[in-house]
Amino acid sequence: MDSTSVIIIGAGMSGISAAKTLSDAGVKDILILEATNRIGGRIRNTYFADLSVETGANWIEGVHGEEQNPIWEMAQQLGLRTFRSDYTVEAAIDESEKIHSLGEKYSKTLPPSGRNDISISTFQRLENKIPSTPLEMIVDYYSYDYEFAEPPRVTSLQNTVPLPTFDDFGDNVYFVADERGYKSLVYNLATMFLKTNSQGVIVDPRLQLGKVVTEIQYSGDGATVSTDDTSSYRADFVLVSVSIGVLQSDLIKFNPVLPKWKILALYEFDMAVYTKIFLKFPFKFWPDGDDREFFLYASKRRGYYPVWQHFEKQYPGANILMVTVTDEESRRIEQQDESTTKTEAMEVLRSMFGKDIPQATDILVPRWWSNKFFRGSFSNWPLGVNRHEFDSIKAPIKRLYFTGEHTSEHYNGYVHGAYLAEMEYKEDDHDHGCFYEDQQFWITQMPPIILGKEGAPPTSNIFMDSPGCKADGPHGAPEATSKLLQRRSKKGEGCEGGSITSKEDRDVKVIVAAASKREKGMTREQQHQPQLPRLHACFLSEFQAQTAPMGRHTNDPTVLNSSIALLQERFKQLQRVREMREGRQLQESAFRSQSCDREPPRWLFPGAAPGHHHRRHGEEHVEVQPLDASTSAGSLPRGSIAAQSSVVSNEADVDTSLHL
Ligand SMILES: Cc1cc2nc3c(=O)[nH]c(=O)nc-3n(C[C@H](O)[C@H](O)[C@H](O)COP(=O)(O)OP(=O)(O)OC[C@H]3O[C@@H](n4cnc5c(N)ncnc54)[C@H](O)[C@@H]3O)c2cc1C
Repeated sequence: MDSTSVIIIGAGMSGISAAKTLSDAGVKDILILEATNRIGGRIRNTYFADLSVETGANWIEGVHGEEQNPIWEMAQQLGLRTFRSDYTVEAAIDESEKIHSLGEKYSKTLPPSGRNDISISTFQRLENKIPSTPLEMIVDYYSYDYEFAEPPRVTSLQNTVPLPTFDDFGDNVYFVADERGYKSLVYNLATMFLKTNSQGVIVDPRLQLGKVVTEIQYSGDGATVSTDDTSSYRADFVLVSVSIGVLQSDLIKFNPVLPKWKILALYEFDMAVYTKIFLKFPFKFWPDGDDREFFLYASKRRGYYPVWQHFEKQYPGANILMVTVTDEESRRIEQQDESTTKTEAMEVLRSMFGKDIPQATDILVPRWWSNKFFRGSFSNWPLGVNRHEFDSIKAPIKRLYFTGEHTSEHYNGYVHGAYLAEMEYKEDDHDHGCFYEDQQFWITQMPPIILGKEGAPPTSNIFMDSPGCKADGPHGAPEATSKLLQRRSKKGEGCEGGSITSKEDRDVKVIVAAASKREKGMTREQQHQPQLPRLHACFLSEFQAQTAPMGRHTNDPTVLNSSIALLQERFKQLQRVREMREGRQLQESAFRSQSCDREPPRWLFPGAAPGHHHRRHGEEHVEVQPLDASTSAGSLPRGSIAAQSSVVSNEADVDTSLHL
């Protein structure tokens, strides 16, 4: 059996970035096992109508800001062909931006532990701005779903508003349209430490393609990795970089089974689905020119073929349109044939541009969700995952370590998140204490190979020597990365303590007491006393939002204690919601372990929200009503929003026409 120091599972951006970090640190004895026959993972281009189109990551997000996005730096070095996407806004969007700004202000007042987090929708409710007309819904979709691939009722306010990507790296986003593909960044990184032949093909035996890892046996001494071609590899450490969607499936068997806290944390986080559908036409019938790259379709059915983009700037005369769908629409469309999708898309275009437009000659529908090596497109931080639980997602277990975009606390979901994932990994991020049953202070288990001989970081950008939120900065990191991490450590981010020992069934009184104690400012030791479990935090937050004016949550013990009965009632309701949600995730996980070819039962895809809220007798109730996908898949009447076109749908329910 071959034996190496570190096996890295997956050759996407995070796996290659981690391997390079190790290689730079002098750990050359590595082996990368990749299931597919290529590197790049979710960064992938393909040819459609003779043009290179990106079916996965397309934009470099966060450019021209206070910090340099390292991916932008790499793209500049490679001379990658990029185009700034102009999301010029109109009045309706300006209005939504105002609420967004209020959300940013509110979000910044929340404690870093995440215990008072609320969803974006909850914030909108508090501001009495819940989108309901087709126009409001498409604007809302464009602001949130189009970025996070899940609706605002699911998405955590605190972790997405403001979004660290734009806060740190700038508001600009650049669309990659290069024949070499976005993946050339990953390839370039890989060839900095892997051997290539004269044609530039990677021929280094340390990268093994077509190796589907099926089992990882791990212990405190090392690990054995088995692949589907019956090979086995032994290593001192294993670093798993597969997507969180794959970790939520049964593709890889862990032996021993991962601890419960780990499985729960992995299941709590969301793997969102984002699908770009490409359509080729014989000629152009849409408006183009400055500020007219995007157009939106306002339907009564939220997220129905909503965001359209043409390629006239990137590829003049290409006559290609790209429409993006997400979440349930993505799953629905992945399961139907291309001709049905084309018919639906054409119907939408005809309602916007008239009946005389030409039929699309070609269509491309990527299927990231059905692909067992991805199970979705990128992670989204849902409401209800606090800092502690996030830490549990990336926490190592014995000699088993985790990286990937979903482990990047500030940039999860993005290419730069995948690249920076393990570089963000620093002690003060984890100084929360981890007392979940069998979970101990896993930070002390950092592999000596990463710590270096003296326990200090080697020439690596893995960041370890920063007790008490002080840090000297990474060693040997690329310039942009280095500055970023130094700035983060100066800010003292991640300093908030707060371990969680409470069980879910803990008495509400204890929780209320803990909450009010916590607010008064405690020492680190005191902070390691029992704290709010996630669920309790959620409902306390909801309760506070109902009883206190916006941004001025009360922590007055008298007020809180007098409301214990109400809290208990709310807790029971939320407990039920959680059980439903976990039930759904388990069902989905069971399904994912089956063959992709099988048609999934429709009940597997209830509405993404755990329940929907409505008011009765002046009090809010949560009703758990899983939605059947078939009920939402009907053909509801639609309206349209057309970009810079004078076209307005002839359907009666059209709200207005919006020009972007
Ligand atoms: C449609 C889409 C649009 C996106 N748009 C953007 C965007 O515009 N901008 C942006 O910044 N980000 C975007 N992203 C997200 C970005 O692509 C990802 O965050 C990033 O590429 C993830 O890299 P990773 O290394 O963490 O994971 P991956 O790229 O998933 O790498 C993991 C690797 O593990 C391999 N693997 C899986 N299972 C096994 C196994 N059992 N054995 C061996 N190998 C295995 C996979 O084949 C894969 O190569 C998009 C993603 C998608 C899908």
